[in-house]
Amino acid sequence: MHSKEHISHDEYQKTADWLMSQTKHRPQVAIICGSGLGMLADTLKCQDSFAYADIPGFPQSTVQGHAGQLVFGELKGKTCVCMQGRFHMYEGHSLCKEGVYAMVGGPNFETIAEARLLHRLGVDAVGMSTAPEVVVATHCGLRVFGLSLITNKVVKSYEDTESVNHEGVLEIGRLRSHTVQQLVTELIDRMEINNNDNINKSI
Ligand SMILES: O=P(O)(O)O[C@H]1O[C@H](CO)[C@@H](O)[C@H]1O
Ligand SMILES: Nc1nc2[nH]cnc2c(=O)[nH]1
Repeated sequence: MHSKEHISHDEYQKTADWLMSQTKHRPQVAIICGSGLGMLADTLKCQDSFAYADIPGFPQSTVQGHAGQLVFGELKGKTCVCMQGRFHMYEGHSLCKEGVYAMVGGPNFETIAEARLLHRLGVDAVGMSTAPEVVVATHCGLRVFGLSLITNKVVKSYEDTESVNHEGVLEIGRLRSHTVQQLVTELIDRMEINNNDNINKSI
């Protein structure tokens, strides 16, 4: 099992070859489901699911609420693969060294001082992921659409009685699951695979 060490191209290839030998699906769309959004995989038809633990050379999910499964299937006539669970720097995974991004490392939420600093820097939303994934995907030449569900208000005042916790984040994911499923379903329906001009026009 790989989680933190450098993974060679050959090792990636072995993992890909194994997966391709286990499913007939050949995905045109890949979706990374963060906390509370694993239910997006439920929208796929004709599913083939693989626990990360059973996939040779695949890292393991350690974040609570991440199922740790790769789910292949069809959505609106397009072949998709959903990652139910992703990987973070705070789990010990390294970051692609190229690119410019802004994120917090986690797993703790911002302190009030950090939240104020981020606000003053012009940050509108904070997360612990997404930026590294986009950096790597862009490095690989993939076109990326990032979608974040805003689950909570960042606490910026010592007088504020609200606080943020992971359970609350997951709960908002559950409450918004139908809307997010509809949004992504519509998005994929409108997506013109292999026609980048049309993607820009129709979304
Ligand atoms: O990256 P995802 O899984 O969306 O989860 C995010 O939400 C959690 C905070 O509740 C953190 O684990 C952060 O990384
Ligand atoms: N850093 C950070 N990540 C989150 N993920 C969900 N909510 C938050 C938040 O308030 N801060």
